[in-house]
Amino acid sequence: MNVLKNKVSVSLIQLAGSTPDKLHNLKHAHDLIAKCMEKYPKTQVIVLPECYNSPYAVDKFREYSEVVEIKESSPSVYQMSNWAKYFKIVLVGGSIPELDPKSNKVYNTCIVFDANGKILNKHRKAHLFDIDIPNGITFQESATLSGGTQITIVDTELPKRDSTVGQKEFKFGVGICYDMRFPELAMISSRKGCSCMIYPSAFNTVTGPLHWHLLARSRSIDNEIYTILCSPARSSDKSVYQAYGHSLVCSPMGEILCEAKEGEEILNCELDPEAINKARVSIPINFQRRFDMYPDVSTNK
Ligand SMILES: O=C(O)CCC(=O)C(=O)O
Repeated sequence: MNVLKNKVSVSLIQLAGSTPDKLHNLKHAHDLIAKCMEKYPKTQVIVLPECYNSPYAVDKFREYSEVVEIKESSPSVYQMSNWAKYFKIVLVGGSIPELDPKSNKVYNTCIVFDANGKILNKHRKAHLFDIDIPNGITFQESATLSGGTQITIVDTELPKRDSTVGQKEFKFGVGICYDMRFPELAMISSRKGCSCMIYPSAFNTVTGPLHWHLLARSRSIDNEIYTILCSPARSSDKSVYQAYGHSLVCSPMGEILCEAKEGEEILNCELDPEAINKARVSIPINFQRRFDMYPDVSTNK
């Protein structure tokens, strides 16, 4: 089922790597959103990178964490809500460390706002980035983070821009970075009518060159949907986490439609329902599945 009926103008902001100063990171994100809206005023959806308000380091997540509520005591959440309202955009707010006040657990969470600044949904990174590649990279998010337990689908109205750019519904799935390695999230979301998967991410310079493009293209062609990956820019400070960069949008046929380099950059791309229809008519995998041979993961619970 393709619920995309209109073209959607999406911008990705490949922000410079976050500094230890949270308020500086927020101001920088705001300034780049303002720049993006000046350059691409038809933008309806803006995507930010993973952990854009805090250093990407396991021993920092709790210190930078916020409760998800639109209050000044949660400055990132409060400001994101204001940006969405002020610029009249659907904001896929990258991710920030979230503190759950009931359990005292910390999550890596993407909050999505509508164009009135209201929280539509939030995704807690479900698959934590625990890897150990000898002479490559070791990272253990689970040392300080807990994994989410929900598949996240956002179904929202888009802000109106003009008569040619869509103003109707946009249904998409959200994952965070390592989540993209698990095809089930995208498969389930697309079978539930999502036309796009959006992954705020921060791959590294070891697995990025090997897997980043392949994973985006795989999620797209598995499901004949758009896939969006938004990364921080590479840092010139070698002592901090080196993000891969290369934010991109991949088409339902698996073509990379636009891609950033390594530095700070703003991308804009139009998602077109016709591209989904064409892919699905040309290669009708959605009608050729063999649920007599294997289960349909989208109906499992
Ligand atoms: O899967 C990878 O190779 C990188 C994942 C990652 O950097 C993350 O989940 O933050």
